[in-house]
Amino acid sequence: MADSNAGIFDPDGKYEQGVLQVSKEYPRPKDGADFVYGTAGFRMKADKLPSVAMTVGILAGLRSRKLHGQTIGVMITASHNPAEDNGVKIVDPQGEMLEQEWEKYATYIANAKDQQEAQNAYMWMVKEVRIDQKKPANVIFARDTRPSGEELVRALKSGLDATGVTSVDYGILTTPQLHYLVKATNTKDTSHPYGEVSEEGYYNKMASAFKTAIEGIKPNGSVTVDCANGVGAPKLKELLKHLPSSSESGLDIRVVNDNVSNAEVLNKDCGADFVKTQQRAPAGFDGKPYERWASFDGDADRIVYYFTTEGSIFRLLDGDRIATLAANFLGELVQKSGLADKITIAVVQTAYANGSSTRYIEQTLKLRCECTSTGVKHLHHVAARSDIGVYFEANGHGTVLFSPQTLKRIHNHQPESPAQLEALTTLRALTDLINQTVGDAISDFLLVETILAHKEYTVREWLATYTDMPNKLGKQRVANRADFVTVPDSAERRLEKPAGLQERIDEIVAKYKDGRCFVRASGTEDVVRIYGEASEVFDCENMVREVGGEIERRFGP
Ligand SMILES: CC(=O)N[C@H]1[C@@H](OP(=O)(O)O)O[C@H](CO)[C@@H](O)[C@@H]1O
Ligand SMILES: [Mg+2]
Repeated sequence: MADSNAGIFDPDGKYEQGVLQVSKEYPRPKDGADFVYGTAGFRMKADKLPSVAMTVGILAGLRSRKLHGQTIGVMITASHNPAEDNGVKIVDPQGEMLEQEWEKYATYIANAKDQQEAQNAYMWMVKEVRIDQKKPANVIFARDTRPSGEELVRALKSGLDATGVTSVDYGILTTPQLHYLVKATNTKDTSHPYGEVSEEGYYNKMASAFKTAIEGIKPNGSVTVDCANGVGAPKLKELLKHLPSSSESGLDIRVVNDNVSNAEVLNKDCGADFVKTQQRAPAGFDGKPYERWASFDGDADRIVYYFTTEGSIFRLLDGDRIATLAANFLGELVQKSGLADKITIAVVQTAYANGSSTRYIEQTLKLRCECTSTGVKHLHHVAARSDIGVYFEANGHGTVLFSPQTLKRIHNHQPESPAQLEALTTLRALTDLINQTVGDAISDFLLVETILAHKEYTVREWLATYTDMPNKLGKQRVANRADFVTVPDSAERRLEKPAGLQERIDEIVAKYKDGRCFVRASGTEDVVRIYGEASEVFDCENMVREVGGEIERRFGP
């Protein structure tokens, strides 16, 4: 058994030597703070990242060896962050995020002070994780449009080469495209290949599923997509070449904020994060009342929709709206296909979901709704437990998961009438249209367009499904955000520490009609976030301000 010498075999100490060499070439910045592999991998100013990218190469190779040569992905992106930032994150074999246990290994090796420490860290990991170094290692990688990506790719590649990892550079891609390729690569020779292993294969799969999904249906007019001047722009345009023309399909898709040659404009006053957090239309918005617009973020894994009314009032259709729309439509398809007694649907949200959306899911759609901690990996994990799990963060990151058994049921089901066949055909197409590895702006976009077309909804009808509770997301700097600890299993809705603070928040909230408010430490910014809802806008503002004031007074910096 290979395992008998797991953790020790390294042909002539070649890889250990390689680690020593390459760590000399990419020394860790002397002044730098500690690197932490967080929710979004490593993310910071790009000039701090080359040594980190190199260690990620080493780690991704180890992860692949540990998994007997299954292909691991590495994506270089800082998503919606400013252009001068960048980041590196690792994708596991089925297109999921890196297993949590390994985040600490990634952190460990990235923080090695010098070449000797890096080599020691490498050797320690090989032993600790019991890695058989005779096993092959395969990694594929890609980057977004940030200029700093090129240098980070070189650093990453050095780490891979130094430890004998076979790799493929896919150039510039959206984050979800890389996730797709990882899964497609690892399922290539199985009975359920995820798709062709190429960027072209991604477009082919999406386009053919979309055509089937809207067969015989007339989509509704035009839609404009703000691509945040990021990678989503060229990739969406590429996809459009694979779709029927607007005169054939009736759907006119216009791409704006597509300037990827000037790095400075990336995410600048545009994109999904800007639109969601500022609650206003992006730079370049010229929509007439009730025209449908959508915004991607900088690496095209998030999407939100919006429009303005006659009085130029901005109306947002965020992740909660996409989740409810998708859950509703999938529920109808399951019902019409004759599968209602075999397949159940659940929706997974975080505490930031608008309370009205939760009530709509439970009371109107009569579906199970679960609440998890913030961060897509938590939502993904819970959604994977359902037959069909719809998950979205309010910020527009999400997707739909079909369990393997559900996929089998959908594909094997024998329809008993033409109507059942029609619904089943659409349902089957959606299982291909939806990128099940991770939230994907392009795939979610086509999903929403499909549903709006089927339901003959304009943005007006979509918005009218329920009325959002007035809400406010605030933040407050504090001396030490680690002091803010949430109650286990409360999905971060209640605080355990600092002692007494939750009781004080409860007192404040009790003063406002239908008030809800919670506080938690951000995982990505040095702040605590304060989210509130109440039945009146004025109350909501006051409540969040009062809670924020209390925190500033007692725990401020
Ligand atoms: C309220 C909010 O939007 N939080 C965001 C934000 O996390 P925080 O831990 O709240 O900073 O960044 C995460 C990563 O992008 C995203 O998953 C999450 O939804
Ligand atoms: Mg993103």
